[in-house]
Amino acid sequence: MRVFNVFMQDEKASEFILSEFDIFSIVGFNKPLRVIGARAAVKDDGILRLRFEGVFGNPIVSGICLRRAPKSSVPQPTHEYFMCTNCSTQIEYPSPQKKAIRTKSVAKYEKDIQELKDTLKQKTDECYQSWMSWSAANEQLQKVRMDLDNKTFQTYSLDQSLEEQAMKLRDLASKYGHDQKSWTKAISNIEQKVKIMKQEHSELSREAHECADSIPDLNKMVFAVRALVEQCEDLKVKYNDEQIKRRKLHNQLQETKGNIRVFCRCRPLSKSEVVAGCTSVMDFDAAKDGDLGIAANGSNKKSFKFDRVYTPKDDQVDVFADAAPMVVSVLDGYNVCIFAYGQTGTGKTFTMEGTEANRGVNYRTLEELFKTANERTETNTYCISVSVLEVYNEQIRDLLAIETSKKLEIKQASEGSHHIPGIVEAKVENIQQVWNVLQAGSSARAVGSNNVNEHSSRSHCMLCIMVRSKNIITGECTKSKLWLVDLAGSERLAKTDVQANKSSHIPYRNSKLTHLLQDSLGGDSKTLMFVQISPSDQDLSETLSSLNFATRVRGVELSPARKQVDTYELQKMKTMLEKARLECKSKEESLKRLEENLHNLESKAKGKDQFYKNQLEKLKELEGQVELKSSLQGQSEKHVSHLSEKLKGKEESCSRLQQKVVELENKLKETDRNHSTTYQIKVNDLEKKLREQMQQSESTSQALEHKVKEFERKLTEREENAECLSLRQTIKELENKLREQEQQPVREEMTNETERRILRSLSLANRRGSHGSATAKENDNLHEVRRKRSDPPKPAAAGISRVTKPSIAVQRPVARVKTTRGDAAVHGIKEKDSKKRMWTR
Ligand SMILES: Nc1ncnc2c1ncn2[C@@H]1O[C@H](COP(=O)(O)OP(=O)(O)OP(=O)(O)O)[C@@H](O)[C@H]1O
Repeated sequence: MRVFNVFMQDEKASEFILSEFDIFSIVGFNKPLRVIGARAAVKDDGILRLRFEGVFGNPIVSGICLRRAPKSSVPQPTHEYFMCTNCSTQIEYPSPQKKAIRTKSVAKYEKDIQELKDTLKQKTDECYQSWMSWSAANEQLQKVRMDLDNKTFQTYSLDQSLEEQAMKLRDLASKYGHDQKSWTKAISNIEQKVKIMKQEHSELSREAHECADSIPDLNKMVFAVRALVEQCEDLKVKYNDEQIKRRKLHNQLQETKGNIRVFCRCRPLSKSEVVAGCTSVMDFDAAKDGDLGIAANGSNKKSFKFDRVYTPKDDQVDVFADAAPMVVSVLDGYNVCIFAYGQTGTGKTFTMEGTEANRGVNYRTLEELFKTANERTETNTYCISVSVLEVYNEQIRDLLAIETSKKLEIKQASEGSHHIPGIVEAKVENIQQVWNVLQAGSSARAVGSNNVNEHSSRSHCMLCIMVRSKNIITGECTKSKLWLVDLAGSERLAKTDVQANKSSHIPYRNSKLTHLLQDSLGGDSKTLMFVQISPSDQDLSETLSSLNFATRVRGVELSPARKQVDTYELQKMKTMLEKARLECKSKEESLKRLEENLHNLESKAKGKDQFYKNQLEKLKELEGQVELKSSLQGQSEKHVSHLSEKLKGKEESCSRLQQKVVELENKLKETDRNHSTTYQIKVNDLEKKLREQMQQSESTSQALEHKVKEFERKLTEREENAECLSLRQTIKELENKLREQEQQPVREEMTNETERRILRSLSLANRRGSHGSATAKENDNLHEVRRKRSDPPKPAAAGISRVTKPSIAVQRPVARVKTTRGDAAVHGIKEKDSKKRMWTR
């Protein structure tokens, strides 16, 4: 219940008439309702109470308008009145005659009104029916539209899937194209490789055939090689024999040259001698022939004959070149002794040991031994060991021993050879070891002497090289010695001899030196003496002494008789020897050539064999590769054919799919076209029907309106009668009575129904008659209703346009289309509800 305060200044409430008020069915909807029956009463407490009838729902009263009641110019009734006890209103009490007339006319009016109402109700129902049918048609249309949208959506999704399929198909096609290309490329590569391999195979086959053809040649070669090997073996035997012969000849040659040979070597003038103004007394004009001249005191020139004379210009290489053949004899099993004799400072140590830059006889001898031994490795094996010792004052010192103070003695063996028990024999296998041993001996010699020069001058330094040889072919074994001796200074020897003579004389045959060299001096042994001399005039006497001694030594060994006897024979022998040497040399050369040939042939045969083997292996490998490649090619060809078949199948399915898609599209277009045309026709029909119905209803409502206007006009005419005024008075009274009777049971209300109707009619008539504005408003409302009837809602306008253009709908996103459609539908339903309500009202 809503309460409104109504203030009326200086006016009585009873003088005001409730003319109109607005009631709204739903708050905010702003659509006023027409209230047909309403009763208002102001009680003693001043509250205006309204009662509504014929209103549905929960109406809300938003405002009340009160108007002053128009003052009536109607003459006061002369009838009888009675005063209302409640509201002090005078109510006419009509006469029974009048009353009957009034009742009759009211009944007539009521009847007319009822008829009109019925007609209106009928029309309303018709309108409602038509509205309902329109709604059903609209619903159907909506449904059709939904179907269409669904179809469109399906088409769209079909389009999408079709596009996807087409894309997949395109991808597949491109992939297959790419694969096909790569496979084609790979196949062409393989074909190329196979081609090359086939070429190689044919080449190899050809080579193999050539090899196979050359096998007889190879066999021939093998036979030839075998023959050569046999020949070589034969030659080896011959070579061995020749070696023996050569050794014998060499020995004979050495012997013819003399087993003791004396080489004279003169050192250059030293700086000190040059400074001192010493002059050379040597004459080397015939030095090449072994003749040496000495100009003594510028008068008598003395001459000496030696096997070789070396001038100061001759170097170590020249000196050793003549000694080398004798050295080689050691390897043939002969004992050899090389020693240097001469005055102190004449170069004995220089000749034997030499310096690091100018290696002497010792080092070069061992170098030559190793060189020759290495040359003979095929026929002989050699074991070389070295001992270094010193003899000083008849005492033997082992220069390689750690304990140098140990006293060593010479012992004679059973076969007559002499040896020193306990002496160190260092085994040497290469020249570096030899050098190390020589250095060790040299440094040991210097140790333990206060004056090195003095000590070296007085002592004999002896290097003993022991050679054990074995002939591999004959099995012959030999053991030989080579002594390399650097004797003490000759003047010291003399002095020592003098001193020794003075004290205790040791005869030559009993001296340690003689004992040690006994094996190598005389017999089959070969001896080489270097007589070292000084060119200085100051050393002339010592030089002459040394030369005389050397001449004696040379003379002792080469007795003139033998020499003489041997002169013719010697010449003969020399010629023979030269011949033999030449033969030997040529044989050696041919042997070497043969050996080289054999070696070459062997290596060639080996190489050929290896090559043939390699070729065969390569051929096998290539054949395997060719087989593998051909199987691979077959596989790849199969794969390619399989892939091409697959591709063909895919292409066919793709074309089928594309055809299907085209068919579907056509069908869809056809269906769309049919649907749209049928829907359009339906919609047009419906619209046409609706328009007809609307026109009908409009015409009916116009007729009704016309009738209503007629009635209104009649009512207005009637209201203007005086009866109406009296009736109004009566209504007031009746209202009062009604108010009183409201408290009573319903049964009473039913009895007063006629009265109430009259009151209502009167009230309406009152309003129409007295207030033109109210009638105008009612007319407005009617006009509004008519306008609405003539302009029915067209919610499907957008939808219809979309139906006619399905392609546009397809272009739009589906969700959006749906939403728009949903909004339209909701709006349509709401509008439809409101219409329904409106029509219901
Ligand atoms: N043929 C030569 N050419 C150049 N210099 C030489 C020659 N012979 C000897 N000499 C030099 O003469 C000097 C003396 O030589 P070396 O010591 O060998 O004499 P030596 O006879 O061994 O003396 P000693 O009996 O005292 O040992 C050395 O400096 C050496 O270099």
